[in-house]
Amino acid sequence: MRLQLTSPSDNKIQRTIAITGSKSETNRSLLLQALFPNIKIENLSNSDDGEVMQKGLQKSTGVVDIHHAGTAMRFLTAYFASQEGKQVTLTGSNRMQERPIKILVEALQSLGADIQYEKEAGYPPLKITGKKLEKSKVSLPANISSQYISALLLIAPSLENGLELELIGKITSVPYIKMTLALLEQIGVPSSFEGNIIKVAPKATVKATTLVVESDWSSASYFYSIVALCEVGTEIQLSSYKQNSLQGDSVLADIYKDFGVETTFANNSIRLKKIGGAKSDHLEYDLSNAPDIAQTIAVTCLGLCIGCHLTGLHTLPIKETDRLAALQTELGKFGGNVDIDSESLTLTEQSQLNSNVSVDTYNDHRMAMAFGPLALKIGFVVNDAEVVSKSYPDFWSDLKALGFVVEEL
Ligand SMILES: O=C(O)C1=C[C@@H](OP(=O)(O)O)[C@@H](O)[C@H](O)C1
Ligand SMILES: C=C(OP(=O)(O)O)C(=O)O
Repeated sequence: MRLQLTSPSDNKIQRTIAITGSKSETNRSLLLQALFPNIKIENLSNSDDGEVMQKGLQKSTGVVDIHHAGTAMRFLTAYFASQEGKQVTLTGSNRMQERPIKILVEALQSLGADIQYEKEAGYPPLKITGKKLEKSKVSLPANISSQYISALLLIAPSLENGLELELIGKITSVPYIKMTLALLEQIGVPSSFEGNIIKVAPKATVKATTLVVESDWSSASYFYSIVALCEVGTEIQLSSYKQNSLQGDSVLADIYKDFGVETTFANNSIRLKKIGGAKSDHLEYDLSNAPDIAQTIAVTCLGLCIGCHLTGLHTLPIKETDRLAALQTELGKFGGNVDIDSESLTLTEQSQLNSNVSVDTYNDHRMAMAFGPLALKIGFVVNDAEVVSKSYPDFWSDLKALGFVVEEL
């Protein structure tokens, strides 16, 4: 699906949008519910990633295909490896078969798991024969993806002796690890995270608990970008959000102050209001704790014709696409002058945006959604716009509700 995007006729938007549940909280909660069926979940994400996780958890044999969902791939690897009597081949999209999983597989194998590579060593698809995992201590590198760590922590309470992890190297995407531990705490599983050691206690049963999934903060980022690109006075209200979020991307409320966007928390919602301009024409952020908002911030800066230097982006090359390379190409089409290295991106301040651009999305929902707000500044075409369903299926209809003109070509 190719979409032509054009700015709303009124550049001073006033509107409320309900964003679906966080895919990260959803996929953790679903796994915990599979281990402890007395858990209930509210405000589940309606995303593809949530759906493939739900379907995957219902299977005991055969092929489980999780498409593009990194969390489902990593969390289900740990889940099936620890489930006696289940045997599956866990696979995903072509891109998923290029996303590394060796660190997690080796950690599980050292706990006693039976996992074999069906194609290339270190990558999905995996043939997993579930077993009772007898060991309870493992060391693993923590600088590639926090999802490997969360996957182990999620099954930890179901292991006979719980789990002790030793994390090697600089720990990346830390808030996602803390989210996992916070959800364990909500169902009454004690844990500790001190230095590079995480311990989780075993639990045969947990108390009946309802996990209420907060709406997705990464999805909220696109509305922060919209407000930043609109006139002073623009206001968008988003539900359902809370001030004490488990999601690290809630750092948006601080970061977008620099773009003149004020956040107010009230009645289970956030209100974003444009109150001024950007504080500088060159902004710098370390996003090692919030990698998923890098694309949003880069496009906001492009739209405002200001520069930025984003660091801590070492995980971007192994996400849905190589996001550093994809950003360089697509920002470049609008005239953005972008330098990248293995962990950072620098966009130079510019004077105007090129027209007649078609944005390619590389099977990456965030490439489509991050560029969406730019229509406020210049019309353009988005290719393969349906990719948004990975985390936020209603994205384009919500943009329409704000007055954006979204036409299928
Ligand atoms: O645990 C999670 O829910 C996630 C962790 C992050 O991945 P990395 O730890 O690989 O950076 C993030 O990018 C992803 O969208 C979701
Ligand atoms: C990196 C992402 O997802 P995942 O790793 O779960 O596929 C994302 O949603 O930006």
